[in-house]
Amino acid sequence: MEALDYHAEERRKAEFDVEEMKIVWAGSRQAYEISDRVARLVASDPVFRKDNRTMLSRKDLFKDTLRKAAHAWKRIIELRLSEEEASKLRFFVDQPVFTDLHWGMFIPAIKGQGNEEQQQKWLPMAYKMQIIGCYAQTELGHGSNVQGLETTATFDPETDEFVIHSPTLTSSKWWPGGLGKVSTHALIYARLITDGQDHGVHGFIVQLRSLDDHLPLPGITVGDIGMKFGSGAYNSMDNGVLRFDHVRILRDQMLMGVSQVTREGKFMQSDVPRQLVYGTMVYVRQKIVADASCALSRAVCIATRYSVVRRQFGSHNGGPETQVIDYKTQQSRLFPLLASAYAFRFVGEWLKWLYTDVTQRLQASDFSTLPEVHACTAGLKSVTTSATADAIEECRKLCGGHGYLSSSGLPELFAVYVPACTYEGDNVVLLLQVARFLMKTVSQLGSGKKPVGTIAYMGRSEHLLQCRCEVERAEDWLKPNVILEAFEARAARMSVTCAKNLNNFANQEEGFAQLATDLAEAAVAHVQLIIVSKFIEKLQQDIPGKGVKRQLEILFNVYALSLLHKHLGDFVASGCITPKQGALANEQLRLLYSQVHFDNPSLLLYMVLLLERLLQSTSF
Ligand SMILES: CCCCC/C=C\C/C=C\C/C=C\CCC(=O)SCCNC(=O)CCNC(=O)[C@H](O)C(C)(C)COP(=O)(O)OP(=O)(O)OC[C@H]1O[C@@H](n2cnc3c(N)ncnc32)[C@H](O)[C@@H]1OP(=O)(O)O
Ligand SMILES: Cc1cc2nc3c(=O)[nH]c(=O)nc-3n(C[C@H](O)[C@H](O)[C@H](O)COP(=O)(O)OP(=O)(O)OC[C@H]3O[C@@H](n4cnc5c(N)ncnc54)[C@H](O)[C@@H]3O)c2cc1C
Repeated sequence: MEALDYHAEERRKAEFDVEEMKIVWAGSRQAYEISDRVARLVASDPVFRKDNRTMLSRKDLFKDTLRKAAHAWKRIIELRLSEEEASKLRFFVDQPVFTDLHWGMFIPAIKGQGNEEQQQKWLPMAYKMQIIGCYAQTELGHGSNVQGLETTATFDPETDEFVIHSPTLTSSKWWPGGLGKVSTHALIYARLITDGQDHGVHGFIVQLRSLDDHLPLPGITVGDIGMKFGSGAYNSMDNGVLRFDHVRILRDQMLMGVSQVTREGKFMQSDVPRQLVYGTMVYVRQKIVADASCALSRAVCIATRYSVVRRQFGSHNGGPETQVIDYKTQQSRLFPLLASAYAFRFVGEWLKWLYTDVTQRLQASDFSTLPEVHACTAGLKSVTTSATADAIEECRKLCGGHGYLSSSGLPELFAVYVPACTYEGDNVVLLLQVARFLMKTVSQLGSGKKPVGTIAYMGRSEHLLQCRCEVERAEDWLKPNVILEAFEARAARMSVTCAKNLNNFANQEEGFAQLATDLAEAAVAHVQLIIVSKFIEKLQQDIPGKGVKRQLEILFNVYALSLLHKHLGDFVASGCITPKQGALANEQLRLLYSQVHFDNPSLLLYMVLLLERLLQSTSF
């Protein structure tokens, strides 16, 4: 019987409530219904086809992208889609395009850093797309180091204007999406200078092109930076270059929500942390985490379906060859990726809550959770995008030669996805930000300041630095509290060890430079603990649907134990677990995989069907 026919048979028996799992994946019934409705809308509209994307020239690809963006906008208006539905539709169009930055950064920056008047002036035009904006922060010479940006915004009290200028070649704005051809305006991050004094980097709204003929305005040199990685991929986006030759803008075009310049040219830093200027990046980083789970689930869906259907070797007396999903090596490479998709989904849900919470706190001038939000968004963006990029490549390999075909979907998915490890903050640079947060927390232990939130475990570091993992049998590793304590102990010990070693250096900066690699690894341990703990919290919630919670528990154990296996060196070297306990964790992992491989072949397909159906519930 063909595997697919088998599936038909097994589907009828499936205990597992797929519809409920789809709702778990979507986050709510309403979210699922919106996603499902919009996904069908896009899939049924021939204008949104994307099967030809990799065959088009750059120019035709860009025209095709503009056509899709215009059609998407037309459908949003015609169908009176809500902001959530419109965002979903743009997401399902699934092609990097200028609107990602207009809606994803330009508008959020004005909302987050503009004052009331500026929001009232600019947002209505932006919402109606009467102006199209981009986020122009990165320069040819500086991307990670925002404080190193060179573009200047010099206040002229004579005319009540700022003069925007690109003083050097390296000050050319470089990379902003939507800049090369489409944007009429840009949010420019530049050094604010008043009366000869440099006040650091602030945001300015600058018009780049005429709203009549779309030509660059006087003093503006702008264009596209050319082909990027892959054929289709990000080449649908007009990432651009921009230079200013003493371009004058009105004073009220400086975003004044965080700091102000008076008519007299006096710089006023309101009593908010200067880092609020970075707020848009924090916002996008939290969105990128949820996006990682989507990209990862798509790759794993392709690789699972291939693994279930592909047969290779193992034929006995003329019978069918073995399904490659039966091979332990295929399972040990594939199943952790499926589990990661769910792990990233749930931590992304929590991160969205954390971001919403800090936004409400900021409105009440409560900045207490800002450092943790920065550390969480930076760390989770770094860890989930690195893991997802690696996973998409692994899924390509899991599909043998066919994975390298464009028609598999994997090459394009990889080429579009991998810049997520760089944009919105290079992943290593962001890990070092997390490390800075960890070292600051460790330095305050014993000061009476109790660590809270995702770093609360550091308050139990005395216990965590000496506890012994209570594992004597493989099945002991199925206890969430045992897993949680092992991950807490590893993270605490790695951070405390770094903090102690920093003391061996003349100063913190030198120590940080010398120990950067250890610090980045300690940051990864902390972030992976957050992901594990949020998965556990998800399992503690009421999860309806027959068999759904059971499947999620299996996925949690696969996720946590495969991570422990991958980082066994950390766990053993820091003394959290013994080599024997590490071996028991591996044994339990094999048992979890082998749950798919009961003697009864129909149960094998049943469990594979579950995985496939889990994936189907991740079709968006
Ligand atoms: C399809 C849907 C996908 C979802 C995405 C949706 C839309 C977008 C679509 C796609 C994205 C496409 C393109 C992306 C666009 C971009 O790439 S925009 C540019 C992104 N650039 C960056 O991310 C730059 C990274 N660099 C930085 O953020 C900063 O330079 C730095 C590394 C943080 C250092 O800053 P600096 O001012 O030097 O600070 P320092 O390290 O000295 O730290 C001082 C203290 O400030 C704290 N801090 C730093 N940043 C923040 C922050 N963001 N929030 C709060 N606090 C912050 C830091 O922790 C220090 O605190 P201490 O208490 O003093 O330790
Ligand atoms: C597809 C794409 C779209 C983009 N869209 C936009 C956009 O719309 N708007 C915008 O403003 N920008 C955009 N960017 C730019 C992006 O934000 C930057 O490229 C990113 O912030 C990284 O900065 P960088 O290029 O300067 O890399 P660098 O910081 O130069 O990184 C290069 C290497 O140096 C290492 N490194 C740097 N600093 C340190 C340090 N202190 N310690 C240890 N290692 C370090 C990094 O880890 C990395 O390995 C985009 C980039 C891409 C690829």
